[in-house]
Amino acid sequence: MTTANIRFIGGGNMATSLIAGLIADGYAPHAIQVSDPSPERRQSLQASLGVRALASNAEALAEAETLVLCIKPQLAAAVCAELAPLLANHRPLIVSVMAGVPEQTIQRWLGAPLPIVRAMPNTPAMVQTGAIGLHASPEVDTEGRNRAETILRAVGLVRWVDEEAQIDAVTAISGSGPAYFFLFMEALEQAAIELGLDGETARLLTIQTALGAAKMAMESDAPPSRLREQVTSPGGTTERALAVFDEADLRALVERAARAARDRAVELSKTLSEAP
Ligand SMILES: NC(=O)C1=CN([C@@H]2O[C@H](COP(=O)(O)OP(=O)(O)OC[C@H]3O[C@@H](n4cnc5c(N)ncnc54)[C@H](O)[C@@H]3O)[C@@H](O)[C@H]2O)C=CC1
Ligand SMILES: O=C(O)[C@@H]1CCC=N1
Repeated sequence: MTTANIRFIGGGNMATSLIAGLIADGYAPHAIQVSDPSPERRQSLQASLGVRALASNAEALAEAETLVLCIKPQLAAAVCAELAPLLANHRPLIVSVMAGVPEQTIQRWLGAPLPIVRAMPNTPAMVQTGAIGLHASPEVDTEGRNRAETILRAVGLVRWVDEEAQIDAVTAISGSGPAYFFLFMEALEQAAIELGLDGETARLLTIQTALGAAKMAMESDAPPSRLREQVTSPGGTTERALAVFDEADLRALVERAARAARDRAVELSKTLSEAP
């Protein structure tokens, strides 16, 4: 099995995170190519990551063993239509990271039931701490599953899901999830400044606390609820803060937010699968 010869279509935020993570894992920059119509993006990818950046998607596809689709869902039909004629005699494994684009829709646009792995990574892939959900179309064989898993494992934790629809839940939890935690960090940092700490102290204490909590949750046998209880002294400070979160029904709010993200993925899937 080889993970050699990976080509990315679209070189934006997600492709940059994946490529940076692969390179940090020891993958040779010269073995990776990426196509993007933006000269600025190409320049940036070449300068920061040392990968070959191409203007032509067809050129990127030409010798691809694994082709990673990293374009916006709304552009996918046009890009797939451009690639379709080139796929008649060449069948790479397609890995799509696009939110809300079903496997069958991609196959329809590509004009053939090609093997598709849907991957839902997140931007912490950049620092090899990604959380990635995977689902394979029936056309993907064991070698294809292993190859996709090997590539994504290089940038984080991988979980396969049984049903394609579960990728929409993964999108809402870990795909979009870094934004939720960043928002919480922004809010805590701002609160720290309001309480009189200087900006740098506020920033560093906030980030280190998030990192420490995540590391403890990952390494401990105890669930987060138990770890929370260990911080919460009866009659103490944490209890007062948590009461404020409870008053605002934080748990219900988080569930509503996750549902809204999941519903948007479903909405995108419906719109795109009905599009010509
Ligand atoms: N940003 C994130 O955290 C995550 C994004 N995704 C998915 O990744 C995909 C890309 O998202 P981002 O990287 O955030 O978007 P982005 O806008 O940063 O990147 C898209 C790139 O595609 C390029 N592009 C535009 N037209 C093109 C064409 N015809 N051919 C080739 N490339 C073209 C753009 O120049 C841009 O650099 C989306 O489908 C999104 O759902 C999935 C998981 C997480
Ligand atoms: O916001 C989005 O649509 C993409 C998918 C998951 C994270 N970013």
